[in-house]
Amino acid sequence: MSALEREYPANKKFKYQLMTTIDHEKKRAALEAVKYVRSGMTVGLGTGSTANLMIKELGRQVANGLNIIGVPSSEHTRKLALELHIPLISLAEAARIDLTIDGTDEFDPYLQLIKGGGGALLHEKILAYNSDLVIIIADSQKQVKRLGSFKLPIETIPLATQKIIQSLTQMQLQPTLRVKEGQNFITDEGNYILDLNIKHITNIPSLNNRLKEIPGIVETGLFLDLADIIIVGKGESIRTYKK
Ligand SMILES: O=C[C@H](O)[C@H](O)[C@H](O)COP(=O)(O)O
Repeated sequence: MSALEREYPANKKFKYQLMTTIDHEKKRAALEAVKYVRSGMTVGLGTGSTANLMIKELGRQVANGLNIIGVPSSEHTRKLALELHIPLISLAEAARIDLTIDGTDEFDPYLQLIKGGGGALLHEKILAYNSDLVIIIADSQKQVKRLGSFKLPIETIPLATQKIIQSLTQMQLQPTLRVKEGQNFITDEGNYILDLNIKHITNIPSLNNRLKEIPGIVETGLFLDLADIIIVGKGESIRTYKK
């Protein structure tokens, strides 16, 4: 639930208007990002509702002759891109990735991100790290002064997850095992997701390093030096932030 939804829980009309505004903002950002795509490019395809809008626009352009190869960041994205007849190769097959376009759960003024709300953070991070250019698309609700209102997702190996929960509880990070439809959420790599409360953390890079030192944590949703450009839909306009 967003801060605005918490603030106006009873006002359904307001919530509806907020949703349509947010959806439009996502679409504006997605269409703007697609302008960076050129024929001949290998394009990393992010995951999530904002990335879906970008993939749909790419599908439309591919049908009109755009010649690209997509590299999907999740099974969900792979299926959507296939439906739209976007030619695909896997992460393993991609020799180089010209550009990746992906969504985010939060971003701060330093272009640092929290990602993984949809559980795709591991493949998304590998894609972003290996891309010449990373463009993040977002609605205005994702912009924060300081990361941490959104719980930080981390991907963990099932075997180690209980031990990891003990360590993270000692670190006061209140880990919650992500559950979907009554079952543990399983990532595309067969792992679990823990969501951490990092609201009180001031040194985010140091937290990231500490988390990566714990055996069994495969990856964190902190994308600290990976975004080159962030395109945000803001009402009727668009803001672009560059590194
Ligand atoms: O694992 C999911 C991804 O990191 C998404 O890009 C992120 O959760 C943003 O998703 P949405 O565009 O649906 O808000």
